[in-house]
Amino acid sequence: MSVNRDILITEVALRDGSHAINHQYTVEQVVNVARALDEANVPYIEVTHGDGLAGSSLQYGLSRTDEMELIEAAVSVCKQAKIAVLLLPGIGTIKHLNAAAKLGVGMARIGTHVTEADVSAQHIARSKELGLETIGFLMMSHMASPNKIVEQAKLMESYGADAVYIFDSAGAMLPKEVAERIRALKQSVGIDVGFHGHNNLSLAMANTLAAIEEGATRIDGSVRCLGAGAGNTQTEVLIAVLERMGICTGVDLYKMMDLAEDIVAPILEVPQEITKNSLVLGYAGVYSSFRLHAERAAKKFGIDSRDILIELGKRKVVGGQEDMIIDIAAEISKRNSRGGNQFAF
Ligand SMILES: C[C@H](O)CC(=O)C(=O)O
Ligand SMILES: [Mn+2]
Repeated sequence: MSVNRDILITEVALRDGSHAINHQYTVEQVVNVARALDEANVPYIEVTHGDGLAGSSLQYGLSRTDEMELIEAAVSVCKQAKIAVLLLPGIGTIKHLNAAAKLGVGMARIGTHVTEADVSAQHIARSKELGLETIGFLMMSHMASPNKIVEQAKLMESYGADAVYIFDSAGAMLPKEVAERIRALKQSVGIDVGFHGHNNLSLAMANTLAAIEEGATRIDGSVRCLGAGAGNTQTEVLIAVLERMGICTGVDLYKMMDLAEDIVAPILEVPQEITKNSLVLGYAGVYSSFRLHAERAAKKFGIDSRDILIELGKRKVVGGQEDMIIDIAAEISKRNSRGGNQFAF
């Protein structure tokens, strides 16, 4: 049955949410969430380690369950939804993409830092060869101008991507900044444009609406805000808001609400909210998945996690540089013990 959708929603709780629960998803949890999302008619469900295929490592956090098992389980319970996998070239490889395709995924999302799209050429091309719907996305998009983003998106388009997204990975962007970037993309590329937000400054919904107003037609959300930092644009809320605006997603609002309340909320040890650390992520422009790493480092060194995050922001540390968190924590601890200046908030 074909469904009319003005906006294509990708649900990311089973991937971005992995950061929020230390990559501890079980097969049972993934099956329950994926089945309910499929029944609610969500078209795309992303499943992998938070840092994408092969992310399970000491650097990024070890997964409790092999992600291939999680992907296979999700594929097995979905009747209409496509399972999407995320791949960051350098972490995941073509070999992992091939393996995921064998399991029956329908979409690959290939992401790079916002200025490094050129590393995605082979992965995007291979994904297309495998017959997968292929998305290119640019992470930490607040760090680049609209012109730079256009240049990078055009590269992804030239490699064969079906759509390009900007990712506000730090939840640092303001609606005006999102609008400028999406507008520039819409004027310059011939493929779909999408947006992925984080709610660290409580702006995920406003930013998403700004993106849609400028012509974005693919939007990421996480049910119950189960994503890194303060989570993403809350999917069930977005469905309701878009319905009020007369914009059709084809997703069943009641089923999403029930899923959020009955299946996803119990997965969370504490409800997702804007804590002081997630607020600082957005304020300082730090990658959302750094929150738990910084909290652990602060505890280990007996320092304030906000000082670590502010310093990470000042040094413009990006995804893949998680080891800097410990280095900075050690520096702050040494400085504090010498009675030196604290990093100012
Ligand atoms: C690997 C990252 O967690 C991708 C993402 O969701 C983001 O940059 O935001
Ligand atoms: Mn994210």
